[in-house]
Amino acid sequence: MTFELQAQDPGSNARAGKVTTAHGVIETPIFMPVGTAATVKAVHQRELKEDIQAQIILGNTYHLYLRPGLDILEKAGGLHKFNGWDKPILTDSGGYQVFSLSGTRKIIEEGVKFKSHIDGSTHLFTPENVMDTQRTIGADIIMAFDECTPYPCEYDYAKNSMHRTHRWLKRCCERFDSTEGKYGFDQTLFPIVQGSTFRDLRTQSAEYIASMNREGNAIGGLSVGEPAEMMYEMTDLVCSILPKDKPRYLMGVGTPANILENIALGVDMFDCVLPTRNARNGMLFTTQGIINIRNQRWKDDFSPIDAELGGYTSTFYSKAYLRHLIHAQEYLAGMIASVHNLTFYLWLVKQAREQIKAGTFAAWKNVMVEKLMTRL
Ligand SMILES: CNc1nc2cc3c(=O)[nH]c(N)nc3c(CCO)c2[nH]1
Repeated sequence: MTFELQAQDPGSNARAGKVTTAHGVIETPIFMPVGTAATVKAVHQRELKEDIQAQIILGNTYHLYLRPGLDILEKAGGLHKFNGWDKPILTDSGGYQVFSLSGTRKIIEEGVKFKSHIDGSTHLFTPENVMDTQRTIGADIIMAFDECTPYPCEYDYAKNSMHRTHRWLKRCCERFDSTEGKYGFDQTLFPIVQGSTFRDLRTQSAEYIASMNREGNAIGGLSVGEPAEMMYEMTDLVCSILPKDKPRYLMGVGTPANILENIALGVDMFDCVLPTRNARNGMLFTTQGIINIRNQRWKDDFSPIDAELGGYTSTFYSKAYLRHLIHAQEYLAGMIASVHNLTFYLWLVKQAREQIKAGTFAAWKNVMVEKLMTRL
């Protein structure tokens, strides 16, 4: 995997670049649709490629390990073959999902013991077996096994959790560097900065992660309920320490406004379930602001969902029609709303890339953030 810096914004720390992987190129800043269980929920691969113009999607170790399971994925020749997505894939390592999904789990030095949220069976994730699992899934970019430190938490907890994540990272690197890809293409491992919202811990973690000299770096432990200002302060601090010549991935972020603010701080890659999760309950992000399509006011508005966006779904269907589908609880409702929101997110980062290359990102960002927060 390589990263080429192409432009830096004169008025902020925003930068535009290009990540090259075995499955193709990713232009940054980029948004990565979340495809947890081998699918971006309710979206066809063709729509992802043609309408949304996604360049990379996420898969998840926790979910894929439990279902369909590694034997099926290996027999299929890896996740790219299994779901037919032939562009880049990134998989998260499962630590975060164990905490957000599995009712019972226990952290020990060895790893994390947990019960499957599907059938209650017990499992142990360790840095070593999570590397092997991600080798089998076959994602182009895989994440280190970490603990996403909960927020808020005591300083001592954050410190101990960070040091354990650093010890696990060392074990991830040893295992990953002593194994090969299973399907004939290279994979790369990103380490993850922790340290919660404590400046000295964030500095220590960013310095340690940077010292591992991997091909890209991630910022974890944020977008976990902390105030946006705190997220920005920690991201700004960590980005000032992480090397400029490596892509920076801020995990689990965020709203359109969060994404633009963090691009200005130097972040290159984002993922979030917001566009797909909120779509299913009728919250639409548009170039004019946020729409709750369930609202009465759209009942007889036959204008396109978002004429400015382009792409089949956002221009072919009307607001009134989508409102009807949502109220009727039709499957098509979630499909249309998900494709629309993802089209918007990819449109937004495309605009950001163009603004950065034109050297006008900083001013554009401030205007855009105001507009994006408008509730129509
Ligand atoms: C929605 N907010 C969020 N914060 C995160 C924080 C982390 C984190 O610290 N570590 C790992 N491995 N994954 C994370 C994820 C899943 C990203 O899809 C996060 N997602």
